[in-house]
Amino acid sequence: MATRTEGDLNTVLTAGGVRRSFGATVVLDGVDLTIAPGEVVALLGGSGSGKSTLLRILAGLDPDAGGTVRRPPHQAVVFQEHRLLPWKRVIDNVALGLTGPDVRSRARAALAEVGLPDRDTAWPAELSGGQAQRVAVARALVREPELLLLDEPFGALDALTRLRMQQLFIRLREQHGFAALLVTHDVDEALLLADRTLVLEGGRLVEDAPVPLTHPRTPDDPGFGALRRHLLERLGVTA
Ligand SMILES: Nc1ncnc2c1ncn2[C@@H]1O[C@H](COP(=O)(O)OP(=O)(O)OP(=O)(O)O)[C@@H](O)[C@H]1O
Repeated sequence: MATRTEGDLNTVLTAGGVRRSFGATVVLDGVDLTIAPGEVVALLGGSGSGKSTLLRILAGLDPDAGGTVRRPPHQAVVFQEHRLLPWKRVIDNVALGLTGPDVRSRARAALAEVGLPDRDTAWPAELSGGQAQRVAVARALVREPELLLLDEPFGALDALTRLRMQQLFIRLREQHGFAALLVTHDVDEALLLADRTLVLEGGRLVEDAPVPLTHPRTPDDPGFGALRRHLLERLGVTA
């Protein structure tokens, strides 16, 4: 796979002809995708449609894929599991791999931003699932990414924690202006958070639709229901 990292004024990520097979099974069959600076794009698709495979390729984690990806100099990935190192304190997890004299103060600031100003010396095992996921977001944020790649980041959380994390995401996005690709199986989450929704099916993107709703959004907003019905139909779920 050809990958390049460089700045571009119009797109923060450009992928062309992305292909991936596992044995005889073609999972991605020529996916083209661009994301504009600051744009939040939700990637929907049925189970096994290749969403995580595509995200891993866009993140540069799959050297065996075909096609081209041009990604920004600074990007970060958040997975469904927090993936914190259990033998490192929270602050050292956030600062992992960073260098410079102000790394720890930057890590502390990121923890404060995700609502955990006092947990820097805690061990990951001492955190709730929601707190651990906040630390994972702080670890991404401290890298000042132009692009966040999020794979079902709130999927393992209870409904209330999930709502809080969605609100946190909206606030952080307003403050930092990062672009994001959000893999989710939750149509409402896509419509609450994203500027644009994509649907992956049969190895290709079969839907690319803007979400013309102003923030703050709720599922009761006019237009929300029609968009939800449209996407559910696209996903093969009819009410
Ligand atoms: N390393 C691998 N080896 C073999 N097959 C794989 C591998 N990774 C993914 N697959 C297959 O590729 C297909 C797409 O998987 P992927 O995890 O990308 O789907 P997904 O849309 O993210 O699914 P879900 O919503 O259930 O998480 C599945 O059929 C899966 O079994």
